[in-house]
Amino acid sequence: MKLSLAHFCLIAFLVLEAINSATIYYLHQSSLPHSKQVQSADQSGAQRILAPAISGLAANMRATVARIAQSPQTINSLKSGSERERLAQVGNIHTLFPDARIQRTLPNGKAGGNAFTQPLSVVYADMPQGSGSNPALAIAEPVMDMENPAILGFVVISKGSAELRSMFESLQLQDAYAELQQANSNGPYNVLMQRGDARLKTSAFQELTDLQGTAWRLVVWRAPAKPVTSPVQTHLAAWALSSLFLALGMAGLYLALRKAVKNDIDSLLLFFSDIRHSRLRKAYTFQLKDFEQNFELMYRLGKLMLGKNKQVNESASIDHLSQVNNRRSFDIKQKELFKTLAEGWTHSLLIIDIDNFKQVNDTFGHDAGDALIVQFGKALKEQLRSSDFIARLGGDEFCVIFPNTPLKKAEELAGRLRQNLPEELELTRGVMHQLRWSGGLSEYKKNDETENMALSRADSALLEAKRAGRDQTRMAA
Ligand SMILES: Nc1nc2c(ncn2[C@@H]2O[C@H](COP(=O)(O)OP(=O)(O)OP(=O)(O)O)[C@@H](O)[C@H]2O)c(=O)[nH]1
Repeated sequence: MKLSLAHFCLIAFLVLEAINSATIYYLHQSSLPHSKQVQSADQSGAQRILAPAISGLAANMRATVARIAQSPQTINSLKSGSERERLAQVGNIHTLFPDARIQRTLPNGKAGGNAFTQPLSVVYADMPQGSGSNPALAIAEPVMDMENPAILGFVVISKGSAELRSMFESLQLQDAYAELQQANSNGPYNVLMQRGDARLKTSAFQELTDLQGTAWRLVVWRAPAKPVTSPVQTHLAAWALSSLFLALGMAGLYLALRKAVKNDIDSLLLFFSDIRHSRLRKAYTFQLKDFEQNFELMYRLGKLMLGKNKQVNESASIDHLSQVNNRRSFDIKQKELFKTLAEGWTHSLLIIDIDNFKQVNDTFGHDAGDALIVQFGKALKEQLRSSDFIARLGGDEFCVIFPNTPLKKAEELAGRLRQNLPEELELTRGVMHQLRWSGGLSEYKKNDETENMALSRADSALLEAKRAGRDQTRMAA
């Protein structure tokens, strides 16, 4: 599958976004169980700590009060009504409970005075009621006459409020309101103690716990669990923000990459275009290091290739002896110029033949003839403009094309050439040759059928020059 840069960046963004979303979801989830744990620990605190403590206290008190109520001394002291026995029993109880305050009561009567002001009281009395502001945990046990079954009176132990209050105050309550209540036979529950924010009573969830062995119960109102909105909002905001940064970052990366890649691809295309046109610039700009490093090798190869190419082209177009253009490149040049005639351009040509060349060969040898060709080519290049096209057509015959030059002007140039070419050339060391040449001039015509017709006319003019005694230039008619 082929991917564009935009597709690649989009896929990378989606993958990163998925990782980002999963991470934030994980963080969100891991924050939820913690708050639940705290909540359940709070809910069980009242029952776990206070209920067993008060129930255990009541059980101990009940065992003690039963022991006192069933002792023969207690029964006898109530049955006889003797002051002596009652005082003896008071002494016994004082031994057991040094802090006890003993109060005389009628067998079925009310206790006189306040029996519950001390931390521990033992009274012969009815079941006492605690007061709202100063409650006491009271346990009563009847004193029975076993011989003549009847209730002789009651033994009551009450625990003062200070110890209960400190137990109640030690309750761990968070976001809750608690009441210690006492059952009331003729109405609603009395509130003995209370803690926390009473406003929760109207809106909160209520937990009831009966305290075993007592007429009390513990009621806790708890605020409903807070909806977990703030973590969700925080995490949503974090997700949106991180996604936005991710998208912006990826868009920036895409634009920067696209700019760099486009620049480097343009440079590569420019390089290949230059190679096609057989030229190279000094430098090509690259932004990506990867491109630049690999391009260095390509650039060196391109330079080498163009150098070789130039050599091959030159060797294919240059005459190996005279070092001017050969016949093949002359034909190409002619064709090229011939096409431009239709556009109104004018070109002329001069055909040159060295006079009596054969004699040189015959007199001084073929190498001397070659040397004359070499020297003559060199002299032509020195005397003509670089825009003039010089070629050797074969043997001792050369041709000069004057581009953008009408015949009249070419005649003037040919005359100047005749004047400026050296009088003599050195064939071999010490052997000088008097240079003479004949020339034929003509102009390319746009109504010529082929590009060679101008050459043919120049050839005829050359022949005329030869016939007229050589060492002169003739113009085609
Ligand atoms: N040394 C040498 N001779 C060549 C070369 N090519 C052709 N020739 C000889 O050049 C001579 C050409 O002579 P022509 O141009 O026909 O005769 P010419 O002596 O110059 O007489 P005119 O042209 O009438 O003045 C021939 O003898 C060819 O063999 C070459 O590459 N090197």
